[in-house]
Amino acid sequence: MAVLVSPPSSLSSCGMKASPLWVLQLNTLINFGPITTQDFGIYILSLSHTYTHKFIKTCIYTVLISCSGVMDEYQKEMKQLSVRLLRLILSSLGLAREDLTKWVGPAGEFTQGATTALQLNSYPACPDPNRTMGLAAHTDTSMFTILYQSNTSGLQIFRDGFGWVSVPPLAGALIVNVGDLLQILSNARFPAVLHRAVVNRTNQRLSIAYFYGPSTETRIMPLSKLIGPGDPPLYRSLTWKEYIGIKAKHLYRALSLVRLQQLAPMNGSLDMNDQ
Ligand SMILES: O=C(O)CCC(=O)C(=O)O
Ligand SMILES: [Fe+2]
Repeated sequence: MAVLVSPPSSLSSCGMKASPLWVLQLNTLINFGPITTQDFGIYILSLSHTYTHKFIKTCIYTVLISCSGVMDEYQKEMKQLSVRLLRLILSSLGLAREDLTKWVGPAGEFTQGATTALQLNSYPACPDPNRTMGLAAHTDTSMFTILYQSNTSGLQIFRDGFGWVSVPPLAGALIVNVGDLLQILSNARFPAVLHRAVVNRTNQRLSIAYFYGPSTETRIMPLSKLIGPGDPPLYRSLTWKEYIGIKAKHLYRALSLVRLQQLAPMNGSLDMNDQ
């Protein structure tokens, strides 16, 4: 499990450095305990240091920290929640109990070799938010992402006919973003949500994204239950690893590159992927 502290591309026009506060926050979140070899995990913390809006310098810090503590607890909870969500989503798509095994694991536990990542985002306050962007518009590659946001708003999703709509933090609530993989499996019935994060004028904002995906060798394609004479598959079959590679290389175009049929634009994400 990798923990990534992502560099918000944000600080740009503010001429500020990434706040060391985040590292402090991380310390308190993670609850550093005595490090034992059996508990070791490698966590990559990357912080973006931006000095002017023309010059971005990113520093990658690699630190070893104990896996014990709050972060471990959080990941365990997210795993359990992911399995429950997956069951509900796939059942709603008509998958029978036995067909769930590939995705949820034989005993309903977490899929063997699932690819998961926890990403910690920090968006420092910016006195001139219109001149910068916290996180550029994108869809997540994952099956879905479970997102926690601190009590400062910043997340926006794109809705056809409305444009960018804010998703304000709600105490005690988590947000589930549909990712590219679920769009493929559901044959576009669950479209990946196009989203971005904007920065706040006065408050730093934190968010924690938990990305769920199956094991890298898993073959992904629209679920056969959803395919019929009037419902041709919209995406070709490929491994999850292949798709991750395509996304890394082609970003917004990835979904359209694995698409078999031309889709009428349904939402912002499809428009975006057509770019
Ligand atoms: O900070 C947010 O609200 C969004 C984070 C996000 O979209 C991501 O980490 O992929
Ligand atoms: Fe995202």
